[in-house]
Order: sequence, then structure tokens, then C-alpha cells
Amino acid sequence: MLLSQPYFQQCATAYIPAFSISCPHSFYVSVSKRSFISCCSSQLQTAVVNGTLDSKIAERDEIRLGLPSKGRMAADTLDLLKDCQLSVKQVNPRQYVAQIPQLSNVEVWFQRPKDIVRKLLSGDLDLGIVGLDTVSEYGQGNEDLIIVHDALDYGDCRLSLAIPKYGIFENIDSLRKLAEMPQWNIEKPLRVSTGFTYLGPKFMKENGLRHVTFSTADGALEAAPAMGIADAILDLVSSGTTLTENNLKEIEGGVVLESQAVLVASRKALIQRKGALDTTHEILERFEAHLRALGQFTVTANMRGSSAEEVAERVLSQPSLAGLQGPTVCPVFCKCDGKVAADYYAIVICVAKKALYKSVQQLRAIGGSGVLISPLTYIFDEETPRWRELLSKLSM
Ligand SMILES: Nc1ncnc2c1ncn2[C@@H]1O[C@H](COP(=O)(O)OP(=O)(O)OP(=O)(O)O)[C@@H](O)[C@H]1O
Ligand SMILES: O=P(O)(O)OC[C@H]1O[C@H](OP(=O)(O)OP(=O)(O)O)[C@H](O)[C@@H]1O
Ligand SMILES: [Mg+2]
Repeated sequence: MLLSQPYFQQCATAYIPAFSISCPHSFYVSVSKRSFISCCSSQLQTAVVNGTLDSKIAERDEIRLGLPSKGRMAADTLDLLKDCQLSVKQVNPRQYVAQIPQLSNVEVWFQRPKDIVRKLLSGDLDLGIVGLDTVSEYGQGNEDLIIVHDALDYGDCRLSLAIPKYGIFENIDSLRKLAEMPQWNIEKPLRVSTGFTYLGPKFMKENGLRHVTFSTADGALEAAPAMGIADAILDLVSSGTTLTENNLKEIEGGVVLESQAVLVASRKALIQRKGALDTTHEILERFEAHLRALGQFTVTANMRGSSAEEVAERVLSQPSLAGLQGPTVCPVFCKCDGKVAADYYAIVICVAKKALYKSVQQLRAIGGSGVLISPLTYIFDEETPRWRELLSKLSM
């Protein structure tokens, strides 16, 4: 069955093995880095598109992916792609177009995060990686934007309302108390300084704060209350240090949005642009496989036992040893007195990094020895749940 697939044949003959693939409990093979995705990605079915789109997209052959050109998301985005074997080849940091050799139909464009969202909407980009805060603020709920992967595991922050710790705000610790302060009325509304001029007013309205005005600023918002320019600020917070250093505090109910890096796509492009959906599928699978593996280790150990079933039962009696889909148990054969027999069993399981030490203790308790632990590079599921979700969002 394996050798009927071209990539497995190649790795058996010409390629230098770079990865070993283990599919739950059945076989191990090695494949070159270049072809590993193809082994796991099933052929996309030709999907039937329900509904029509109001306008045609611009004609071009390549799929355009927007990546942050600067700021704190830029380096982490390139790192994620590299970890997924999708390294971006950029000749010069000032050159705004680049290639991903593994995805020959993709053209990378480096843009400011907010421009990535704007260009997805205008049809000048098809895919992008930015913070959810940026998608929400500049996308303004536009239905053409689809979040393909909502948790890329970096760029974590929250969009949060903050007020001074002192003066009239000293005893205010919730949005409700802030709203009920007698100080705010039509003539003298609560003044909020923010760069989020779409999400800010929307949040206040949804939370019943009627007497509010907004002023905009691009940076160093935390100075506004002390300067007398604003009563409160609405800005991104990650460590909270900037708020603390400026005598400001967050309040209960004041978080507008929890954000991290996301993969976002133009619905129109996914449906209409040739190759866009296949490319998105490949990127999504690689991201999912890498991110799932980040939290796991492979653990192998030796164990004596009367049969594979008996060893499996012992392993499964321990709460931290169930693995992804149960343990792989393989007999290790030796020749004794001229007879070949299973001397002991090798077990292979995946273990959550958090539960690693507990797992080792449990393995030892049931007779495991020679415990080897190695990092996992990728975990490919049969089909990623996010792919199903995407197809359903596209009515496919
Ligand atoms: N502490 C943080 N402050 C701001 N953004 C953060 C923080 N932590 C994570 N991020 C994420 O990084 C993204 C980019 O922020 P960054 O400030 O680097 O770029 P930018 O806001 O586009 O540039 P500029 O601040 O010059 O306008 C944010 O949209 C957010 O998703
Ligand atoms: O909770 P913290 O870890 O302290 O981070 C929050 C700060 O980081 C961001 O500013 P940035 O560094 O992007 O500077 P800017 O104000 O010029 O955008 C954000 O606008 C906050 O000011
Ligand atoms: Mg910033």
C-alpha cells in the first residue's frame, strides 16, 4: 500500500531521509523534507460552490500572501513559516516581495499589518497573517474576511480599557462601575483615547455606555490620562508593564478582544482564484501539524511482558500514558537457543509536555525502562477540524 504512493517510493530509493513519519501504530517511513506534506494531504475534492459572489476578482496567476513588514509580528511570522518548512526567501529586508520556494504559486508581499487587512478587502492580497485585533479593527466585520487559523500561538495580547488608579477612579474596578459614575453626561462625556476607532465605539455601545467620546492617537496612549487629554485609554496590553508604569489599571469587563496571530483569507479569493483553496489547505495543514506537535513529546520505552495486549493494558492503566490514540506496542525479537521470540516490547506514545515527568514516573511504575524522549516535529491528523470549518464557512 505504501509503495503505491510516489513519495514513499522516492524516499525508499533516491532521497536522503530527513523526517520519519509514524502513523498511529502501523508503520514508519522516512521522507524528504520537500515532499512530506504530500504524503499527508489528501487530494482535495472538487468543491461545489453554493451562492454567487457579487464581483469578479482581478486576474493573476499567483496567490498573494501578506506578511507583516515590521513590528513585533514580523520576525515571529517568518519563524512560524520556517518551522513549517515554508521558509520565505527575501533577498533584502527592504524588498517587499518575496518567495516561498515550497509553494511555487505563492507570492509573499510584506506590508504593514493594517494594510494587509485593507488589501485583502480590496482584492490585492488573497491570504495574510496578522493579529486578530488588526483583522477586527480594519476588517470591521466584513464578510469577505475569513479566519482560517485563529490561534497561531504568538502575538498574544488583549485590547483592553484602562483607567487611572488615582483620583475619581480610585475605587472603580469594573466597566459597570465606570458606566455608573455620575461624572459622565452629554456635556461632559468619558473621554477615551485609542487607535481602535471602530472597535472602541462598538464595544462601548454594546455595553451600554452612552456618554463617551473618542480621540485618536497612534502611540504612547498611556500618557493621555496624566496629560489631561483623556479619562481612559483603549489599547493593546500584553505584559501590562506599560499600564503599571503609567499608573493605569484594567477593569473587570473591560477586555474588548483577546488577540493572537491568525491566518486570514479573502473569501472571494478562496472561491474564485485558481489554486487558492489548495494552497490554503496546505498552509493550514502545515500550521496545524506544527502547532499540535509543539505541545507534545514522543516517548519510547522498553517493557517486558507476556504479549503485546498485556503490555498495552498495563500502559493504558496509567492516566498519562494514553498517547494520541493509544500506545504503539511493538515486539522486539531476539534469537535464543536457535529460536526467534519476542523478548520484550517497545512502546511508543505521545505525551503532553506538561505531563512529561508524571508520564516517566508512571512508565517506570509499570516496568518501563530505557525511556527515550524526543521532540515531535509535526502531528498530522487525518483531517484538520479547521479545514472542515473553512469549507463550511465557504458553504462547500
Ligand atoms: N504589547 C503589544 N502591543 C502591541 N501589539 C502587540 C502587543 N503584543 C502583541 N501585539 C500584536 O502585534 C501587532 C503589531 O503590533 P506593532 O506595534 O508591532 O505593529 P503596528 O502596531 O502595526 O506598528 P505601529 O505601532 O508602529 O503602528 C498588534 O496588532 C498585535 O496583534
Ligand atoms: O503590556 P505591555 O507589554 O507593556 O505592552 C503594551 C504596549 O505595547 C504597545 O505599544 P508599542 O510598543 O507597540 O508602541 P507604540 O505605542 O508606539 O505602538 C501597546 O500600544 C502598549 O503601549
Ligand atoms: Mg504598536
